[in-house]
Amino acid sequence: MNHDLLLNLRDLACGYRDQSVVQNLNLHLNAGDIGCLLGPSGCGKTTTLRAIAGFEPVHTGSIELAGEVISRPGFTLAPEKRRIGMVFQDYALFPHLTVAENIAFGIRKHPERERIAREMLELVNLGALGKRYPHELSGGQQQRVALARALAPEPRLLLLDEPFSNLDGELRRRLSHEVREILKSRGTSAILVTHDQEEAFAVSDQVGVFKNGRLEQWDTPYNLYHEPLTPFVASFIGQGYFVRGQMLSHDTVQTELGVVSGNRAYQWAAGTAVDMLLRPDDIVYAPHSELKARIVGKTFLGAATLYRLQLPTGTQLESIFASHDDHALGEDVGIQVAADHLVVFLAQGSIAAQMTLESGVRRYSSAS
Ligand SMILES: Nc1ncnc2c1ncn2[C@@H]1O[C@H](COP(=O)(O)OP(=O)(O)OP(=O)(O)O)[C@@H](O)[C@H]1O
Repeated sequence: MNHDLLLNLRDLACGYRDQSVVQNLNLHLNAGDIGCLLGPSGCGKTTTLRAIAGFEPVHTGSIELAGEVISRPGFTLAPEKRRIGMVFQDYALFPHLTVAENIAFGIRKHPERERIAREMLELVNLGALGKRYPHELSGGQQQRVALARALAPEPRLLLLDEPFSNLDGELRRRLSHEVREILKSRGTSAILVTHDQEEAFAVSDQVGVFKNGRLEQWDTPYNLYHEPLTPFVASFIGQGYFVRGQMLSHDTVQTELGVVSGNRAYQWAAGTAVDMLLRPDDIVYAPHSELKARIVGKTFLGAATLYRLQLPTGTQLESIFASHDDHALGEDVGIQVAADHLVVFLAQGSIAAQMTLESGVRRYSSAS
């Protein structure tokens, strides 16, 4: 595996005319890795991608590709000189060219363009369809052609802007896995833009969660889920509920579920009001536990069942039980907390939380 730094965004601000949509953006991608920009609509994902591609100038900071500055204020290396490939949501194939001609378009001066186009067709499993026109293909097939066309010139970096969003359910899932395998098999580095968390996790090694033009966290899918750095990341990624508690010591919290300890230390004093994050897999069925919750919702998932639980105080949580631990709505069941990642934030609305927000102080110190 290649761990060389490929893409480096430093203190980047970019946007349209004088208005910076994205600010203070720092992230880096190693060669061979797939990164993802994830966030709600309008948060600046596409704007960032366009700046990396060279379609928009940067206001402050810089973009480096393989050690070379390709954008800084007053200088934007032309998109065609960056050796960056692009795949768009609407495929953007040339309708009057066949599939093979579309794929060869970016390498039309290459002496071996026909051989490369054939290889690319095989790579995306469309070996037999080279002579067809785009309108004779399904949406999934068109997107594979777009991928093959983008890969043919061997770009240093591939940018994919919501590439699966015109496709539905199962096909979308299948193609996203396939694209990851294709990119990994060629060692192609890529940045994907999506607002779909499942897709981000299926395709990417590193995911950046954006909120209002700012990157809240750039991390592995595992860490985003289990170790979110901000309440926004905690609630944007996966399912989860917050339970109010009080710090007892740096790594222990008193909650209505009892005392919960984790493998992280927080800097706040004992007595500080906090919100503790609990994912459905943090609460487990424990028939002999004294801690009881009432089942108020139930979704059968096949191998497991997702239960919505209500504690005696009215607080609600979710929990995943193995499917054969079957319980009826209204039943009281024993549960226990099985979280080793203690994720807490200053309680929303508390004075301490307000002060932290205003000063932009990092919310915890990591002990593990
Ligand atoms: N050409 C433009 N001129 C001015 N403002 C723009 C332009 N394109 C986008 N914006 C604004 O920039 C902000 C960020 O847009 P951007 O397209 O980067 O968001 P996004 O996160 O990709 O959203 P989506 O998921 O909806 O595509 C939005 O407020 C948008 O209105």
